[in-house]
Amino acid sequence: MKIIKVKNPAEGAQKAFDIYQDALNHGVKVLGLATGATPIALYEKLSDSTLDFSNVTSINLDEYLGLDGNNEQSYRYFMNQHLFNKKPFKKSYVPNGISENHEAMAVQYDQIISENPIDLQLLGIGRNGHIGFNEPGTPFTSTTHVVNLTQSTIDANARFFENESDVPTQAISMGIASVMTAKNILLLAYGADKADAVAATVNGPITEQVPASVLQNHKNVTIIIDEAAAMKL
Ligand SMILES: O=P(O)(O)OC[C@H]1O[C@](O)(CO)[C@@H](O)[C@@H]1O
Repeated sequence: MKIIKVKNPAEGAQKAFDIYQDALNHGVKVLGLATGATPIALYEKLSDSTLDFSNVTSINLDEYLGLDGNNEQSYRYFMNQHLFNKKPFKKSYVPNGISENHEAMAVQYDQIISENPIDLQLLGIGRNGHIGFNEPGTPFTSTTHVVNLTQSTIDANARFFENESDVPTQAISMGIASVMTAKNILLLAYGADKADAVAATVNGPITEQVPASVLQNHKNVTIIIDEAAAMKL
């Protein structure tokens, strides 16, 4: 794991931007993308840049079940707002939150991933060490699947909703094995509330109780963290 410590999220976004600029200069074809507050500053930089994503395919990590792409709280909407509306991709895949058959859609999504091998996977991390919506206890062998969100995740994400009862309790998420197929992984984490998860990810035992700890088994992981998120390393 390559760890890049930065002073603050703004510096982190610049370091991450440089990685994407380099990836595009080297002909990256498929980007795995993430949502949440952490990548917003990076997406702003990418959106305001001259970088061209029109030959790039994107595959997003996760989507809330029950929300269609026009719902302002859906991750499809989030991606459109923060990146795709300004930077069109050749094709952008986000799990379908309102499919007729979620299990069948999950199998289809894994097919998309196998047909479009991810060159660079962006990750945030949950306070409980989740990646995507893979909560503690998710098998490392998991592929794209329906997940039940923990109260910790519902509480953390409630800030984006009118009231907590509006927060979906289920999501569809690339599994941990799906994420690990990526050739390169870039994890961003900022703030003191991520310090425990970062320490467990980097130095802790590799355990399904901390989903992100699986990254210790991946040979090309870069972690960008600010001083607050790094304070327990
Ligand atoms: O960047 P945030 O908002 O702290 O979210 C952290 C993680 O939680 C999720 O939003 C899922 O709850 C992930 O997609 C994200 O990586």
